[in-house]
Amino acid sequence: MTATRNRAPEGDPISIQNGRLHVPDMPIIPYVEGDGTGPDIWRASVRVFDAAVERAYGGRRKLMWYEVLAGEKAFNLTGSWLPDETVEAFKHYLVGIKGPLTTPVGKGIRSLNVALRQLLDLYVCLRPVRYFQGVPSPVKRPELVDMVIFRENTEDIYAGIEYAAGTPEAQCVLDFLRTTFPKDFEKIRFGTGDKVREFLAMLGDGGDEGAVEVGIGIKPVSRLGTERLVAAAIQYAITHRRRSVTFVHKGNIMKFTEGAFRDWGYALAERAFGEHVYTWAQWERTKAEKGEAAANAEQREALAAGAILIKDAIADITLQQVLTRPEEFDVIATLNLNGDYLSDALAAQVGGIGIAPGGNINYITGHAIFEATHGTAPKYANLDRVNPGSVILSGDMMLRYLGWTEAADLIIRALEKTIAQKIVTYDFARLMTGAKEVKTSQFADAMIANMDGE
Ligand SMILES: NC(=O)C1=CN([C@@H]2O[C@H](COP(=O)(O)OP(=O)(O)OC[C@H]3O[C@@H](n4cnc5c(N)ncnc54)[C@H](OP(=O)(O)O)[C@@H]3O)[C@@H](O)[C@H]2O)C=CC1
Ligand SMILES: O=C(O)CCC(=O)C(=O)O
Ligand SMILES: [Mg+2]
Repeated sequence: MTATRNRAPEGDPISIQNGRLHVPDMPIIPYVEGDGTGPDIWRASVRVFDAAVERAYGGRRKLMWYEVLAGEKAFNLTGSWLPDETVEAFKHYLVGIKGPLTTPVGKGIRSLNVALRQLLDLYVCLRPVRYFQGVPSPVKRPELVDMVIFRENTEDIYAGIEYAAGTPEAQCVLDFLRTTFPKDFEKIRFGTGDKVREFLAMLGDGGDEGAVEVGIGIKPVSRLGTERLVAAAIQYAITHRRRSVTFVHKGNIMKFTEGAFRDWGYALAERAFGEHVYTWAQWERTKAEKGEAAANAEQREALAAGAILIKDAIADITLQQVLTRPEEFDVIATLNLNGDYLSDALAAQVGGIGIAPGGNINYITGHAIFEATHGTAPKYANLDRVNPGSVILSGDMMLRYLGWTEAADLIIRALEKTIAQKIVTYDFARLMTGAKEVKTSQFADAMIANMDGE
């Protein structure tokens, strides 16, 4: 199979100098349509982006779209799931946008989404979660949900270091652990011994009690990975005048990965952000030295002077408290898996995954790929049915990242207006009374019509 490569359109690459993005008036933006519902959503969203830019800048600025291939379309055309040209384009043009890509469960290729994040070292997965008036929600006060998730995007179990049960690789790791750390290993009896015999007898099946069937996954969490993620979250909180940053972790159980994330986070906050922040770690130290009243007074004073509260919460209770007291959560900094779970759970509170945008960003190199939080929703593929809101809002994030705020504002106002008119796709319509259910493409039409007269 020969590689099919689209030609880059006219236009100029975005560049970065001294940490500042330089965005030409006609930036070349690589995009991937995505699998499943991706093409339907992309066709609708790109019209919204172009309409907003046209109306905001009257032709002076234009996004020059450059299709690059990934996923099923890439495999069918080139024989590669993620052609080198695609990765090179995202590297060269700095900022891009993509639709969702399929990842098979338990077998097959590893996630192309995760691969792109790792290949470009996009260490922040930024997922803002806010409520738009009129969107149906399962909670009583969805307007209280205004959180911004900073999910570490390159490490944790998403590093992809795992070995299937029964393979020589898994056996090698098990043998290494058994011989190097015999005490730790003895605590857990993997697939052998009396417990297994009892279990097999209960089932009445003739399983092989001698076989060791243990899949192995490794969870790396580094200080660098933690610090750059936490720095981005705190910097965002300072720039956007947010109240707090909460480190969400499961550090009581995973002490040296998730616990270290918390501790490195607090240390970095105090070391790098000084007077801008007040941390619960500071509060604990003052309490130990001078008592609780003094610690409370110190915290009150720091917050009154404008410091951002840096606190932490264990992941399981967080999933309850974001529902029961959402006003206590603002910016959230967390590890990769926690952030993945939290993103979808929080999206539910403000209308669901159809309106959940995101961006994968390296704030140092400037590289960024914007994408929805949801996946390919394959049962709706090619039906022109799903909500394009998540990709449209990812485009809003991209435009703001480029500094094209006038166009981004137009998108937000058009979205608000369209929802207020109760013109919505199936996902919202099924939960609303008096809604006019429209197709993906018609939702884009309505948004564009709502930009007129702005
Ligand atoms: N970044 C990426 O590219 C991601 C890729 N994936 C991949 O996507 C595939 C499918 O994953 P799956 O777990 O089913 O999750 P999906 O997010 O694809 O879909 C789950 C459900 O969410 C709802 N949904 C999703 N997108 C929309 C939308 N645009 N508008 C309205 N509702 C929507 C639908 O709910 P309902 O049935 O209620 O209508 C759908 O059935 C997997 O291969 C997975 O790996 C998953 C997440 C992210
Ligand atoms: O890569 C995938 O298939 C899933 C990724 C995902 O769920 C996410 O990034 O939120
Ligand atoms: Mg996810």
